[in-house]
Amino acid sequence: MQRIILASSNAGKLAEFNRLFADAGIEVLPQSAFDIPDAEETGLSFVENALLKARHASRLAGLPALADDSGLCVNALNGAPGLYSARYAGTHGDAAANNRRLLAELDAESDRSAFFICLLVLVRHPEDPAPLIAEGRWQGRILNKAEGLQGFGYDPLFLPEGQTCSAAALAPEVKNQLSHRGQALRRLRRQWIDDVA
Ligand SMILES: O=c1nc[nH]c2c1ncn2[C@H]1C[C@H](O)[C@@H](COP(=O)(O)OP(=O)(O)OP(=O)(O)O)O1
Ligand SMILES: [Mg+2]
Repeated sequence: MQRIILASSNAGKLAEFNRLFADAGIEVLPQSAFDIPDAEETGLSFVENALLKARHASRLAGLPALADDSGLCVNALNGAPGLYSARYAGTHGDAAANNRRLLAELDAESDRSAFFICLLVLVRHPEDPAPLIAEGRWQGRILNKAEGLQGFGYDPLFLPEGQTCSAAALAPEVKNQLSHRGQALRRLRRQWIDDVA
């Protein structure tokens, strides 16, 4: 069975990937299994950060690595929190504080349209000159208050287009069917299959 490193320390992403990879015949190991510390996310775009994370994990584990760089882009905020979604309120990974800041920034704003974006990068080795790259976007709007207990990050404030409840109120398999991450992974897997065929 093929083994790859999942170059992420985000428990919410790891849970979604485990479900998405359940039928793939690929063993997906979190970078924590190799004590790999977080890469510095110094890029100016999601794809640059995903590449940095993938190369870093592949170098330290000696295995192919898949990285996810993702975030929430709010149109009325010129795309913020964007690249800084994980640390919008200052502390990396404090979802409650990030959600509070988002609500405060959008106070009295009528345009609440937004999208989640996910960039996936797969490197077969640390210097891979031809990584596989896939993107997914999920359109929606920002609610006035948090709703739902599933998911992670900004899910309680995100009302996906065509849905009647927040992303955090969707069953995990439904979120994976619709989400930026689910879309990107399905695209990546098609490239991957073409690549080895
Ligand atoms: O489906 C999602 N549902 C809700 N929020 C989400 C989602 N997808 C990304 N987000 C937000 C929160 C997350 O913290 C940030 C990603 O930042 P990002 O740097 O890619 O991930 P991270 O630092 O949490 O983990 P890591 O870099 O180890 O993969 O965007
Ligand atoms: Mg990160």
